[in-house]
Amino acid sequence: MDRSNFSDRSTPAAAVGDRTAAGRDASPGRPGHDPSVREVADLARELDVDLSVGLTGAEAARRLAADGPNELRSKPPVPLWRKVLAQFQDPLIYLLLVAVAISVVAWAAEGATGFPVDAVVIAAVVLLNAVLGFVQENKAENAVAALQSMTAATSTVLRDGRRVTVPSAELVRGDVLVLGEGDAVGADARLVRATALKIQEASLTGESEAVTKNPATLEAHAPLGDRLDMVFKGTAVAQGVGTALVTATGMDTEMGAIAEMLDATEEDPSPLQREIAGVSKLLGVTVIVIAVVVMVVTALVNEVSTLSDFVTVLLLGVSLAVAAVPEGLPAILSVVLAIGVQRMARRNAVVKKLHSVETLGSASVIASDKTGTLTKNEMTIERVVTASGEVRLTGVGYRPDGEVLSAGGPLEDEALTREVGMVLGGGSLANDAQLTRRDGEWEIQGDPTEAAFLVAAHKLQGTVDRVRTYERRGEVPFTSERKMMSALVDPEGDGAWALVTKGAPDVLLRRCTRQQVGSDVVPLDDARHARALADVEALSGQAYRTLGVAYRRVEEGTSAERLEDSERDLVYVGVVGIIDPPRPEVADAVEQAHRAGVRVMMITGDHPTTAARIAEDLGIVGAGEARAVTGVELDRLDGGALREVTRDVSVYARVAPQNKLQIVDALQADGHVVAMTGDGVNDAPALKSADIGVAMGVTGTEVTKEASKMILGDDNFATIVAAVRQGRIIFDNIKKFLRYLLSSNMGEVFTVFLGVVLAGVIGLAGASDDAVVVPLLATQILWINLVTDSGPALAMGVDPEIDDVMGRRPRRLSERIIDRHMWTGILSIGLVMGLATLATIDIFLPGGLVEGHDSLEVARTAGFTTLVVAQLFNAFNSRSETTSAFHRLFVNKWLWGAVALAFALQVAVVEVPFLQAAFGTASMDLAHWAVAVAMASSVLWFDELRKLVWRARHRGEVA
Ligand SMILES: Nc1ncnc2c1ncn2[C@@H]1O[C@H](COP(=O)(O)OP(=O)(O)OP(=O)(O)O)[C@@H](O)[C@H]1O
Repeated sequence: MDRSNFSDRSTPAAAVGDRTAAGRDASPGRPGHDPSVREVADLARELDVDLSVGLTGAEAARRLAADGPNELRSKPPVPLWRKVLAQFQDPLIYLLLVAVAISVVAWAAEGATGFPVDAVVIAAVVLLNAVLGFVQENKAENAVAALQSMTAATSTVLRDGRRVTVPSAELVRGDVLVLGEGDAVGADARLVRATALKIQEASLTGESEAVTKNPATLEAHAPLGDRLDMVFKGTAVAQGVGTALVTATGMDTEMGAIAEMLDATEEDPSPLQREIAGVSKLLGVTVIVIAVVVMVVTALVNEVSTLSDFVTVLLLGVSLAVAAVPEGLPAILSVVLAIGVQRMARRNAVVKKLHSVETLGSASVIASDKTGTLTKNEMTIERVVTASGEVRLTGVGYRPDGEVLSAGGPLEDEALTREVGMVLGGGSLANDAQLTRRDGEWEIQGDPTEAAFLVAAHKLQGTVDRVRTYERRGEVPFTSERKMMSALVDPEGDGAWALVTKGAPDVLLRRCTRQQVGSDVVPLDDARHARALADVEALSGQAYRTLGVAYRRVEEGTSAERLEDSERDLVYVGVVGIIDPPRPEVADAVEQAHRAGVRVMMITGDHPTTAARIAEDLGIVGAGEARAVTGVELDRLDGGALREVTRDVSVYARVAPQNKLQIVDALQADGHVVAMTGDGVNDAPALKSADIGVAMGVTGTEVTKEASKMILGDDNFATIVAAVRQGRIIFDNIKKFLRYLLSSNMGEVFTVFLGVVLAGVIGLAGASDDAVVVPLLATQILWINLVTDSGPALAMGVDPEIDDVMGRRPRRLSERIIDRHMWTGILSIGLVMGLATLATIDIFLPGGLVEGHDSLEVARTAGFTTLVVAQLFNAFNSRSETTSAFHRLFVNKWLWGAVALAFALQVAVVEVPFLQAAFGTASMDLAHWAVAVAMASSVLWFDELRKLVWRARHRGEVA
């Protein structure tokens, strides 16, 4: 290999013609560059790679830098300045700035005396608001990016002679891809080797059947679907293994050619986002209408005559609109979702899209695999039952120490010993697992069920040695549909070969016609058949996972092709009972789910009796109520009958992957929101179809991870339930800040509106020499918006659970987030806030209902303070619709921090001279502060009362 030669070229891309040639091989006129018609060796030479070693890490990095990441081009990132500018792109802000400009003009027209305080302060506040908004949006974006990197697809490649797993985005031309069942193909690549390799290409070609591939070079240019010596980015390995040489990455791939189409599919807003956008809009319009009314009424009541009066009214109205229109809601929503999602990720539940969180909280069914999710997947063979009797094996886990005991003590019976040896030996032959010892610890590679046979074989003397004399000549792999696997083996020095099969005993027995008894083979008559089935049932009834072993002799030299046809007329040897202990935390999680109105279903490939027994043990069904329906039974049902069945059966056994899809559809037709787990390639369609497809992070395939909405870092069922709970908590927190922001905004609206309408009653009218007397100044309103809104709202986003979220039924997806009850709360609290503020002003002003004797500035400052502090009290109200604010009052330090900060800022704006000048405030003495705080607290008492009444009315009801 001549590397120096390669490095002289301008870019690695030059290796296969020009940059686009490899990917655009279909283009007429360039058939010479189509890698499917070229010899692998040629391509390897051009791409300068040794197929048995792969690229070096350094070379791969160089090519990556030159060619760019292996990604389908998405839109270019938005530059920073645009993001900042976007914060100002709001008609209300334009309006405000226009109003400010007018006020500057007015100030100039009147001789430019003094300082245009309002103009400067408002501009500063708008700027600060924009900065806050920008920071929030950035935070949300970063969180999403972090999530994406967490769930990024990976590929296995040869680099420096070793297999390594790399993010698929880092694949480069010349990489040698190692493909296995369930892998997502990361780039377009020319096959080098393939064994029984089937690729699911539906995403690219629309062909739903998986295509069998082989590396034989095509003779002529062929359409995409017929290029059998190529694999393509975006497809998946349905079966088999292979290696392939990457010839195109990123936009040069066939997927890249249709990427313009993909580019167009932007993510739709979720129902929640849509609803919140709707609420924002509705409120926006309402507030603007009110602001206009306020302006008109103020102008009429006060008989506006001068330009400066006009400016005051204009600024008031526009500021009110800016402050009270909840335009920041979507950004806060994203931040809150993002924070929630990060928290879930830390607890092993990685949600791929922010808004899946909403769906999670609404899940009404969790349909879970059994093995590895509900159970530990630590398989140990404890029993072997054959024609001549039964043995027990001692020892736990993968350490191959233990004894084989028969009922009376040590195993002595010759026939039984022979049969047990054949079961364990046969199971070790039809086997792809490995048992190794490293640093004194025993480890397994491969399927734990298979490893259990290797471990058990060590426990029966002589078995392992005998197995070693066999050589593998072919195999029929295990699939969840077949539920069995076979190996074609050649015993040393024996004339004939054997096909050894292990699999689900009920399935296997259907293919057996004979039985091993000692060293004889006898016909498997009805009685023997029934007996064997009864043995299996007995083991299953004790929660054992069962696996049968059978074999048959075949001619020496039998072809490994079409071996499946030989899996008949088998000699049944016996069955093993494997314990797979339940995960200890699952029973609790099931109980929690039930309390939360979430049904738990077990969907397993295992035996019905085993499944039913474990479902009972875990509390998925009540004791003695277990009824398992099998995949075969499901296949016979039509849509209506299927729905009937899924309504009351929670245990499904011997299911094939397509049954999972049936079950999801039936449940969804019944209005359920379904979370479903899966690990194998064939589970992908069901995962996609479920509302929340859950992939296994440890044992799951790349394909299921891609098809899912959530990935479990620990494969644990309890993590799903924890995620549902988190989803509900996040949803509650969203309601909290909505309640908070909307009722606070309402408070501002009511204050200004009623203040203007009731100016005479309160004593505002005529309280100063100015023609126009408003309850709050424009700058004060903007200050409230700045100081009280974001901080507490964000702190509520991380609020711990206040209401018992798992004590209520799942929320229907069609339910509105802000229902009537919540609207009533928002409006009534807003009203109380407004009245308290105006009452405070009234108390201190001369000429109102309650006689006071302060200046307008002081009275207004007291009212302003009341409104701010009322909003801070309201922050605690908003944490629940029904639970007292005093419940778990101190658990959220962020909220207290935000409230304390806001209060400190309010003290500053009232007492610090230059802020007084800027915001038109005046110092208050302690009595004023006390009155303001006391008046403000009315929102707390009012809401406590409201909640009390609600609780009294709804006592004993399930939420
Ligand atoms: N490696 C294997 N070789 C032969 N038969 C197997 C093997 N693994 C499992 N089986 C048999 O096939 C059945 C179905 O297995 P499958 O992997 O589909 O489901 P499972 O692991 O039992 O449960 P789950 O679907 O909950 O993960 C098992 O009950 C077992 O009898």
